[in-house]
Amino acid sequence: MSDKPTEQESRLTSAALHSLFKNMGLGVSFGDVSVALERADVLALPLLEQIKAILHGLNIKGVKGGMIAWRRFDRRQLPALVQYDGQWWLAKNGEQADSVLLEQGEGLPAQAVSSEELVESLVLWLQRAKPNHLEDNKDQDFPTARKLILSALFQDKLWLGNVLAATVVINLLAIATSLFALQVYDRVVPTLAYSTLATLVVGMLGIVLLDWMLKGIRAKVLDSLAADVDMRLSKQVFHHLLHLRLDKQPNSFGTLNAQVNGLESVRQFFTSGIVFGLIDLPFALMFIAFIAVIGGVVSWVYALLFPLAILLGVVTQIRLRTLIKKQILRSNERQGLLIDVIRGAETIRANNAGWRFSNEWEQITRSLAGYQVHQKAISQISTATTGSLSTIAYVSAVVVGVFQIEAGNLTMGGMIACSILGGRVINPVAQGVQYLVQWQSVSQSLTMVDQLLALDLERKPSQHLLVGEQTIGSVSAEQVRFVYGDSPVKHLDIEQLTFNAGDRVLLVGPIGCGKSTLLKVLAGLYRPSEGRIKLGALDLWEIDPQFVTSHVSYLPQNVHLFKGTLKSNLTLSGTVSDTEMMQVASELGVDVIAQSNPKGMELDIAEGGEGLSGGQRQLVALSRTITTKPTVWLLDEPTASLDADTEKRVWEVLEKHIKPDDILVVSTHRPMLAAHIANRVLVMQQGKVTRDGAPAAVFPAMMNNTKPTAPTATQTRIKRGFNAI
Ligand SMILES: Nc1ncnc2c1ncn2[C@@H]1O[C@H](COP(=O)(O)OP(=O)(O)OP(=O)(O)O)[C@@H](O)[C@H]1O
Repeated sequence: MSDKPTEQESRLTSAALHSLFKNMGLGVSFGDVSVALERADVLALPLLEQIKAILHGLNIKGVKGGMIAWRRFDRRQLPALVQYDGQWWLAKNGEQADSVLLEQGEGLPAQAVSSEELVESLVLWLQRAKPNHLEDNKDQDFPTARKLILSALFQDKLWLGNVLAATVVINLLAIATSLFALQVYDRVVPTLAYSTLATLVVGMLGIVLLDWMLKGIRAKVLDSLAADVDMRLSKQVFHHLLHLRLDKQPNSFGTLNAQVNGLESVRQFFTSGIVFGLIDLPFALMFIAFIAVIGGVVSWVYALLFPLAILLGVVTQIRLRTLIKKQILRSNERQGLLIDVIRGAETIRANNAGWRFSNEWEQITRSLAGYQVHQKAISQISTATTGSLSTIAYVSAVVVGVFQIEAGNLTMGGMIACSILGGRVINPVAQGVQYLVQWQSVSQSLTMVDQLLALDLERKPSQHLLVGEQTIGSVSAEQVRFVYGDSPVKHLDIEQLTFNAGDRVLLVGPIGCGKSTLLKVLAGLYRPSEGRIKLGALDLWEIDPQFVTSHVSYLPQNVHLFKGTLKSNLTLSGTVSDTEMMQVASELGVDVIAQSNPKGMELDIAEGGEGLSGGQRQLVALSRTITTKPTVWLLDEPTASLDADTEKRVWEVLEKHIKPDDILVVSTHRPMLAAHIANRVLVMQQGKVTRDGAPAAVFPAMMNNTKPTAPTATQTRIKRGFNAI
């Protein structure tokens, strides 16, 4: 390979850039790319700024550029531009696993090089904005909230028959009121036939009673159904939440929170009167038919109102859709901010950073208020328009009725009956428009719930799970690559790594080098993007997760305690006997916490572990790990919050409980304090294992290598590039 070129020496070429756009499915012409590149060139900006300007010039939205060294680049993100031999090439995956095809552009010279040759090269890649998660999973068969609701609704169809029968009768009874008016005006008033009036009144009382009973029964059936739907949906969503693939979990608490809260508005929808309104809506057509029987052409007035009102509802829905979406996104941001502020209250106070969060809060609240005002205005217009339409319909019906009376086609009683029936058309139609509007926000909530349900689970429900051997002889990582989210950086890049029975491994390396990530991948918490983690001879991701957790125990760097008591936190899994729990607690000194407060082991722990110090929390977590008696111990900085004496005691307790054939992998920034128990040391750098050997061999080498070194040319360029983003 020739000398590494600098960013300035090698200019982007229109051919390479155009080919990249084409390969990404971005339809821009070669001429447009050339013009945009020339314009960006004139500005003499840093490369990433140039890309920004070019994308802007070409009106390409939702795409952004990034720059990184090839050795850290995740090759699944190809095609990208790669700087090699003094120029930028379009790089695609070659036919062989480690070959890369470099092209100068469409129809221009190309060559295949090995990935090794590009190690020091720079990569310029374009990233699309994250696709909609549902779109992403549209081929996958996940249970959508709508499907779950429908299956819950139609599991027992008897209710449907009952509700339908009750609804038909309730609406038929409504006709009786108009018939009553018809009889009174046409028969009773002209002759003052009081006995007929009395009979009619008695009949009406019976009808009112029946109507009241049927409405009560119908509400009860629907309420219990709503409770059932809510139960099933909540259960499914919570189950999904508990079994989500941790590496796929959304980073935003606000979003996750809103997704789960979406259930609330679905429940409200089912338990409110909206459902009655919706099932009554089709009966408006029946009333129009009755008006036609009694008043002839008067019915046309209402027949015209019906589609107009529905059209109004649909238009309102369309106008509200984007608004409600934006509102939900903003409100998620607000939730996320709130959670962040509550969690970080001490840091905010200590850094006097409250103003920054207040500003953000104010901004979000202002835009939320703006959306709400806009939404209200749209709903208001729709309500007012439906109201006006209804009044116009009523007046028109009366006017048409007058002409019908004059023509001898309608009696006075008939006109009154038509007005009453008209009310039965107008009311559900006017409400129907409001229901359509409300449905819009329920539908958005259902989409939020669906987005949660579409997230990958740690194991597919249909997967046939294996059960491993009772003794785990080894844990290995084979060609494992791991990437957080859609980042182009490989956060873990391991060719082959095996831990055998009896291994006591210290995992060391600078901050952010991937120690925790490796432990999480080995524990089966994160699934590798490529390659396999094996427990013995079996792929960890093929094994029943219960089997995995019974053999592999992971102690996280950030210990989390749950709301409850000290005891409930020590025996989180519920499978540890009190004697065992107390014994380990006293070995570690956790019992001292219990003894120093009047509630003992029943000491209250608040949400997030408030009530214990950082070191005490770490001891509780260690106690949990020890009592699970794992075969594979994966400990992430287990003594980081402890004082020297306690740390010494912890190592003694661990040595006592770790069986000779167990595997121990401990990440630590203080390797010397744990060196006495280790028989192997792994050094990590930028996601790779750079050294692996006995402590006696690795530690002296590490000592000799601690002199600070000047950054390489590529590192400097990357830093410049990222600063420019
Ligand atoms: N949830 C995450 N999302 C995106 N990137 C992450 C996430 N967690 C870690 N990373 C990135 O992965 C890299 C490795 O992180 P990791 O936590 O494994 O490092 P580490 O060696 O354990 O560091 P430390 O010694 O500080 O604990 C870091 O560059 C970090 O920025």
